This record gives sequence, structure tokens and C-alpha cells, in this order.
Amino acid sequence: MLWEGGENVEFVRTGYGKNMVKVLYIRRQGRHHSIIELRADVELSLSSRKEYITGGNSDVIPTDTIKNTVHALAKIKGVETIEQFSLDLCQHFLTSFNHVTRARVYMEEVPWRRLEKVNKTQAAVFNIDEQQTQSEERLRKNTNGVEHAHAFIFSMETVRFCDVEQNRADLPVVHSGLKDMKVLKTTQSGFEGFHKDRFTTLQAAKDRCFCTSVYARWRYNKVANVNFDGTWKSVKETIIEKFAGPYDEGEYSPSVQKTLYDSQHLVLERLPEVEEIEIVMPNQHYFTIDMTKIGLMNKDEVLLPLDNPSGNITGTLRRKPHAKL
Ligand SMILES: O=c1[nH]c(=O)c2[nH]c(=O)[nH]c2[nH]1
Repeated sequence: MLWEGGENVEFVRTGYGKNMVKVLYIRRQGRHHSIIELRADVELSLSSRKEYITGGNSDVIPTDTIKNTVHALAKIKGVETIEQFSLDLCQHFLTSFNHVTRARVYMEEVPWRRLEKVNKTQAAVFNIDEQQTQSEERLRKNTNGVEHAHAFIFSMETVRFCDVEQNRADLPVVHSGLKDMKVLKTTQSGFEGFHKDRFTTLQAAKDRCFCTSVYARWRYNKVANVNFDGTWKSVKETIIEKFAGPYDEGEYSPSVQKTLYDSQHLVLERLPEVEEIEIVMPNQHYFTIDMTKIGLMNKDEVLLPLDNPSGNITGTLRRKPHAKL
């Protein structure tokens, strides 16, 4: 009866927690309000596995308490960024309970964007008046109606997420990321010179549409004094910049692979706090519809978006030890 006693089996890992814990955090600075709406998945590992093996629950911090802890720490600590709040949660569980060996928090931010009124004369005034300090300018923006003080619009450009994991006696490991960032360009992309065999039907393309939905996830090489907001925005802007190229001319992409690598390289060049970055760029195909049979010349004006299949290109780039970029 070896299996009943469990002598011949061991756990590879265990973890439990609450998923999709939702919070809307409002920072009220006078009339000016800022928000972060988040969804968190929290997972803990405990030192003994008796709740699994014998059903003894004395060590189990109920998942309901885990949910309440997310709510309570939002109140007690505030939510500056999803990364900082995830770090606070990991630290809380590890310092409050000696029998918690590991805490992991995955958090997504709901993409709310402050309402902005683009008023051309007011915008022009901002640019000329450089003597204003930043905070004065912010105040002015808020009072003259360019940025709304407390109203937001759901703006699904991309979803920001983070993943923080901490083992007892170790430093936390922080990943940040973005997903579902859909971008498209109508030229300055091609794919030529690829390997051919008897099954190849793809024609070389000098000029094609390039559409992808970017997923990027990067690891920080430090935890303290990181500007999580600034780095996140820089990674997003760098990926967009490499995809699109200069605003007038664009930049030629010889393959999704090359664009993916170039954007990762530029991220590591610009952001010393990023140690490693994974990017996934599905190649979402658009085919020019053949209209010759209906007597029309379609010069890449009418295209058919294909739901599937899509190509899938991915890569993870990291710094070599001691490399200077
Ligand atoms: O940029 C591309 N990379 C590929 O690997 C590939 N394969 C394919 O059919 N089209 C493309 N495009």
C-alpha cells in the first residue's frame, strides 16, 4: 500500500490564493483625483503541506483573508504603482507569517486614461510659457480644462501588468509587462530571401502590411528606487518607435524577427534597470483580395484580415554578464 502512505511521492510545488481580486484605488489630492483599477492574483506557498496530505487546516490563511488583505493594504499603504503594491503585498505575507515560504502577485491594471480636452490655443500657450514649473503647469492644465480633474475614459491601447515573486530570505523578483498592444503599418515591411522547399508557396514580399499584437514582459535587475511608471512608458514607447520608425518615412522591417530583436536591443540600451525582456509578436496577416476575376485592379487597397492562422514570433533577450550596452 505504498501510495496510501505517500512514502513514494513528493510535491513538486504547491500554491494557493485568490484570483481576480479587484480594487479601484482613488488618490484624492484636493479636486484632482487619480485612479488605479487593478485585478490581482495572489498565491502563497506554505512550509508544511499538511492541508493537502492530512486535511489539517491550521496553517491555512483562508483565500478570503488573502482577498481582504489586498483591500486593507490598498487602504493602509496606498497604490502608487501596481509593481509597488505587489511588492507591499509580498512583503506583508512574508513578514506576517513565518510559515509562508513564497508569495507571488500577478496584477493587471485596467486601462483608464484621464479625459483630455485638446484646446489648440491653450496648448500653444503651454509650449511658449516655459518659465512655469512643472507643478504649476499641471495645476494650470487641471484648472483650464485641458486635463479633467476626475473623469477618465476606458482606452484599450494596451494592458499593463506585473508579476512579483518573493521567496523567504530572497529579494523579490519583479517583472513588468504589456499585452494586447495592437499596431499596424501599411508599408515599410517585407519578407524576402526565406528558405524554400517543395511545400513553399509563399511569395516574397517587398511591401506588405505588418500587424501585430505585442506582448512584452521584462525583468528588473533592482527593486529599490525604480521608476516603474517611467520605465513602463519608455518600454512601450521604444517598442512603438522601432515598429513605426520616424513619423514621415517609417523604418523598413525585413521580418518580424528583426523588428522584435531591434526593439528589445533598444530597450536594453536605454533602460539599464531592465535585465531581460521577452517579446511575442504574432504576425497577423492581411491578404490582398484578388479582383482580376471581377475585372478590377486591386493595388493593395482592399485587403482581407485573416483571423487565423497567424505567425507567432517570439524571443527573450538579456544582458550578457558584465556587458555594456
Ligand atoms: O516576418 C516574417 N517572419 C516569418 O518567419 C514569416 N513566415 C511567413 O510565412 N511570413 C513571415 N514573416
